[in-house]
Parts: sequence; structure tokens; C-alpha cells
Amino acid sequence: MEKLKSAIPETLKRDISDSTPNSLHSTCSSLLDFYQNLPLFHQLVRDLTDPEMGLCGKNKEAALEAKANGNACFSNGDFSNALRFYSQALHIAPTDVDDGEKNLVATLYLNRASSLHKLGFSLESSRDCSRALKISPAYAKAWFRRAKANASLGNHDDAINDLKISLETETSLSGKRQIQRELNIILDHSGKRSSMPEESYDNTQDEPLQVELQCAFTPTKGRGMTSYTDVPQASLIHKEDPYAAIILKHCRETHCHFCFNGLPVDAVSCISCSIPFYCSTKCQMLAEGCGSFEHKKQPEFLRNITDDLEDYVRNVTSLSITSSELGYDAEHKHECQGVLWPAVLPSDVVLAGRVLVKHIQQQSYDGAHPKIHAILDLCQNYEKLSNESKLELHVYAVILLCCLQKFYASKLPFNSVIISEIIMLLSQIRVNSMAIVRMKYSDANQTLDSQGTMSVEQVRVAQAVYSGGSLFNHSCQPNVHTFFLSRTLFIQTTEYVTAGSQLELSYGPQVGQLNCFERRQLLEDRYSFICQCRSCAQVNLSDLVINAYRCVKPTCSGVVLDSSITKYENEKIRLLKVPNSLQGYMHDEDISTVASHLCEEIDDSSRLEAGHCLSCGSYRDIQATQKTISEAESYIGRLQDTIAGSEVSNNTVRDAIKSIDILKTFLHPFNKKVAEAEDNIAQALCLAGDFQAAMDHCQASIEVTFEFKHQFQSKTCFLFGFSHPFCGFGMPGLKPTPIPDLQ
Ligand SMILES: C[S@@+](CC[C@H](N)C(=O)[O-])C[C@H]1O[C@@H](n2cnc3c(N)ncnc32)[C@H](O)[C@@H]1O
Repeated sequence: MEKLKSAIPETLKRDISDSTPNSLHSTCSSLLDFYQNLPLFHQLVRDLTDPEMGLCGKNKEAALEAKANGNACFSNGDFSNALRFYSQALHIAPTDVDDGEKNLVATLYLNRASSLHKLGFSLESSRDCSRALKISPAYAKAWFRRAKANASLGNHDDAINDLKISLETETSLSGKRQIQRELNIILDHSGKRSSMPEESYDNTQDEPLQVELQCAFTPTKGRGMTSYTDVPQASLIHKEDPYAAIILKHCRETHCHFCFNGLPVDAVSCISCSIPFYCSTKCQMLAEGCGSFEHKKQPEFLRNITDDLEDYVRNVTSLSITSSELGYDAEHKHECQGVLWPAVLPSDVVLAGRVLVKHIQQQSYDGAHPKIHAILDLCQNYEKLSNESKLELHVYAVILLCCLQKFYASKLPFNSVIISEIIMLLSQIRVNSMAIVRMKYSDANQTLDSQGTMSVEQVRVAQAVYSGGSLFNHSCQPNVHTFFLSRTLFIQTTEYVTAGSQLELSYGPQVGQLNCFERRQLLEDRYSFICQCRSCAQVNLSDLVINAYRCVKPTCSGVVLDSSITKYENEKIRLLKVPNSLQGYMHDEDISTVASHLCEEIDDSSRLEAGHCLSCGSYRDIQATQKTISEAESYIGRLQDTIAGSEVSNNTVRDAIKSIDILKTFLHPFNKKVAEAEDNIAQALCLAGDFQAAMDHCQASIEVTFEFKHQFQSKTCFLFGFSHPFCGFGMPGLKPTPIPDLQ
């Protein structure tokens, strides 16, 4: 792909850098002309779209080899490795080839079921048997193995039925004898029947939504969501399935490619290619939109068994999914031909393909009016993108269109109009797609380790486009939060929200984690907008203390700032000459007069001065202070290194504890560095086994947050002193904001 980008002539690259949504037709047309005559381009498209070139195609020989390895491990009692080899074989085995008299995939499922049963995974073993039976309903050994798994699970009635059918389908006399023996044993111990559904895809949390939302235009952030009524804390306000979603590359082998939950040991693979894994056949079919394993012919043995048993067989071997459920969500179907492009192109480009295909399927889109960017009706940020990103979008749009041509040439003609529309779609996806996250525990059983700790991290597993969810703007002090069950997005309030207020979630950075400059930088780099949330657009007290120093006077609790912070915050004050709350209404003459009047009231004393205490005005030499702090921080840095290597020495901890005293002497008590240093020491002491001391430092870290909140709630002016112009200000832009969370 890099070669394709660098091959573009400089003049065209410049045009692309200068392009706007309105001039895309011209740049796309030039790019298309250039690529049409470039052999490298044609070669690359061939590699990406030719199943013969695809490394992700199925491979019978490789599958048989993995199966043989699995058999060898199984015979040696090495069931874990047998399981691994059978799973590997299943991933690459073509569905339509036989191995001896049986279908290869069915045999592999049965072999894996045997390994799973030996390893104690009875439920998984039974599911694999059912999968083998869906392919080969008269597979006596699969019924027999299923009976064993069901017996282990205490499902004796099912086990008896399985054995009866196994008896019916078994052809050898010795086999029949063995089955009969097993049947007699289970009949002797038969207990209660219990049902056991296979599939795990379930995103139902049918809690009704409690509020009615409206999408309203905001002066600084475009459209946004608000509520008609007051909304209590913890109300579920939004629930939505994605328009399209895709697994991220690093989770391809650990999470289901449809519901994005962690994969079980008996994961199933895509029927046609060797890219996706699914947690169940239901997810597999929902993603691929087909039931290729469905057997067409009525199995002979059904004629000889009772009606009840026949129902039982149909229940086990039929597909547990209706054709209406398959619907339009068959998002992997068009990628599923053993071709390379879905595996190679970036996730958001493949996601754009899914959006396009879904639209084509749903709307019987005729290609005559290719308003592709209107599919999602979402905002885009093309003009704000870097030159490099614009170039990338051009190249990927052309490639994606080539890849989709195989199926949709008549719907998506290969021309510059469609390419420019795809570029718009890609830039919409960049701004609006959400990361679906899952919690990852260091220990799968979610228990505390020997040190009494458990590490939990949030992992981004998939990227999805939610049409409604995309209308929620960002705030660094959000009042709603998102969570996901399977693919479904849920949004819930985190505080009481009054009617008409904006409902805003966090796209990442939050107050208390980073200062205003860092948050805005991050959002601009990632999403190309300058944050105008209530915390960023105004002078925010938590942003002042998060990196602040102590006043040199021991009796004063005021704040001292360095020049980078004062410069940034003073710029906000300057911009506030037109108060934020009035900015959208400046056309109104009366309000404009009021605004000018208010602005005149901000004089030079409203400016923050670097190095001077905001409360008493005492001076601190920031440069000298910074030098001492850097030395102290180097000890904390050393401690962090030893924590990473899990080898904590007493000396390192002692030095870090000494240095924290220095930090506390010079830094404001609510400075983020103090809380982080306390956290690090607590972690090190945990590793060293000194849990009481660890608790004390944890407590100290928590107190920074707690005290912070307490101080802000009780006397917001302690930072400045009562005489400072920031205190008791009536101006909306300078009101002290609510309490941030230090994390
Ligand atoms: C997912 S969309 C949200 C809906 C969007 N406002 C619209 O009109 O469709 C994200 C875009 O909204 C705008 N936005 C969201 N939060 C913002 C904020 N805090 N400050 C400024 N712009 C914001 C930015 O243009 C951003 O690229």
C-alpha cells in the first residue's frame, strides 16, 4: 500500500492535500486515471481479490496434517495439544471434502469433542458433537460421544436418547454391543432430563428505555443529544445495535467475530475462509448469512425410529436459527471467498465495505444516485484531516471499490463519483465509529492472586458504527457513560440531568486525568476537533491544580502555576471577552450590548500570573522547584521500572518514599503526580508483600481525590483568596465548575 501511495505524482499529491469535499471528484478522477495505467496497482488488486492468491483460503492437506498430529497427541494422552491441533484443522478444513466415509469437518468436530470431554469440558464436547451431527446426522460415534458428554452433565434423558439413536445408526455388531452396554448403565442411573441450549449469542437486556431524547443543534459542537425531561442518575437512555461492526485485528484469535465475546475452547470457524472465529454456530450464521451445513436429504434411519426420537433428532441436527433472523446482518458474506483483502486492509476500510454492502442489500440501491455518504447521515471532518490522511483515504477508497467490484460491479460502478463518495464515508467512519470494549482479567477466573491483587484492563475488541449513538457529543466531564453487551450499545446517565441539558459522553480524555491542553491535544489528534465542552471552554479549577505547585508560605493553601498553564488558561480568559454562553446569540443586539459590557469588566487583574500564588501573590521560583522535583521523580521512575520487572528491592521503595515527601513539599496537594506516586508505592509494597503499608499509601492516594472533592465543594475560593476577581464571579464563563474526578 505504501508503494501505491508513494507512486502518486507530487502534483497530484498536492492537489489531494488541498482537496475539499467539493473538489474530490477532480482528485479522484486524476487518481483513477493514474492508477489505470500503473501495473503495480493492477497487480495489487489481483493479489487482494483473487482467491487463488488468498492465504486465507481453506486447505485440505494442511487440515489433514493437523488432524494427524491431533490424533497422535490424543493417543499419547496429550489432550490439550490434541485439542489445539483439531481446532487448527477445523479452521482450515474445507467443508465439502470427505475423510474416509465421513465429512472431514464432522470428523474433526467429533475428535475435538473427545479431547474436550477428556479435559473435562463436557458442555463444549456436547456442542461439538451436535455440530458434527448437523453435518452428518447418521454419525453413530457422534451420537455416542454426545451421550457420554450428556451423562457427565447429568442430562440422563438426553444421554439415553443419544444412545438409542447411536444404536440405530451404528452398523457394526461390536459397536452396537458397546452402545447397548453404555445404555444399560445410564438407564440404571437415569435421572432428570435437563435441556441444554448451545448458542451463546444473547444481547437481550430488555430493560425499557426510560427517557425520550431529541437531537438538537448546539452552537459549538454541531448536533447533540438532549433530553425532553429531567433524567435521574443511572437511567438507561439509549440502546442500539450497530449499523455495522468489525473485530479489531489484535483480537481476531481471542474474540468472536460476530458478538465480540471471548472465544470458548470449542470455537467454530468460518465456513469458507480461514479468517473469522465464532463462539457458536449461531454467531457464525448471523455473520455469514448461510447454513451451508444443512443436510438436504432425509437420513434413512429416521424411518425406523419412534416419533419422539425423530423429533429429538431433528432438534439436535437442525439449525437453531430462522431465516428471518439471518436478515441483512450477514456482514462477512461478501468478504468470505478466501480472498485476502478483508484480512489485509485496515479495519475501518473493511468496516466501510460492510456499511456499503448492508446499504445495497437493504435499500435495493440501484447505483443511479450514489449518495453513499448519506447512508449514515453523520458528520465528517475531511477538511481538517492531515495531508497524509487525505492521501490514505484516496488510496483506500479506490482499493475498496476494486475489492467490492467482484460482487457489486453493477451497483458500484468503478468511477470517480463513487470513489469520492467512499472517501466521505471513510471520513464519517473515522469521526463517528465507536470502540467496543471488553474487560480483560489477568486471571481468567477473576480471582485475587497470591499478592492479593487482580489486574483488570479494558481492551478495545471491535469498531462499530451506531447511527444514534454517534449523535452524542463529547465532554471531558461526561454525564453519561457507555457500555456494551455483545454488539449492543447501552448509554446510561451518571448524574441527574435536567431537561434540555446536553447528554454527553467521553470520547477518551476526562477532567482529572489530563489538563485542558493535553485533553484538547489528544482530541484534536484523534478526532480533529477542538473540544468546547463545559470543562475545556472555561477556566476550570481542576485543570489549574492538577499540575500546580504549593505556595511558598506554609500557612497559605493557594496555588502556583507554571507559565505553560497560565499562558493557556489566559488565552481562554481572553476568548471569554465574548462570554461562551452568549456566543451563539451574538446576532441579538441587546445581548451583544450586555456581552460587551461584561467584557469590559475583565481587566488585567483577571489574568493568571506564572510563579505567583493565586491566593496571596507570594513568588515561587518555578525553575528551581522543577529541578528538585525532577530528581525526586527519577526515584519514582526507578520504582516503576522495578514494578514492571516484578523485582522490587527495599532500597528502591525507601528512596521512592523519601522522594514522595519532597513532592509533597513542593507540589500542590491535589497535583496528579502526588496521587500517582502514592499509587506506585502502594503497588510496589504489594509486590513486596507489605500489605499494611501498601494500604496506607493507597489510602493516601485516595485521600488526594477525596480531599480534592471536599475542598471544592465546601470553599471553592481557597485557591485564590476571597479578594481575587475569579471568586464569586457572576460571569457564566468563569464560574467554578463542578468537582472533577482524579484518577
Ligand atoms: C460523533 S460526532 C457527534 C455528533 C456531531 N456533533 C454531529 O453534528 O453529527 C463527533 C463530532 O461532533 C463534534 N463534537 C463533539 N463533541 C465536541 C466537543 N466537546 N467540542 C467540539 N466539538 C465536538 C466534533 O465535530 C466531532 O467531530
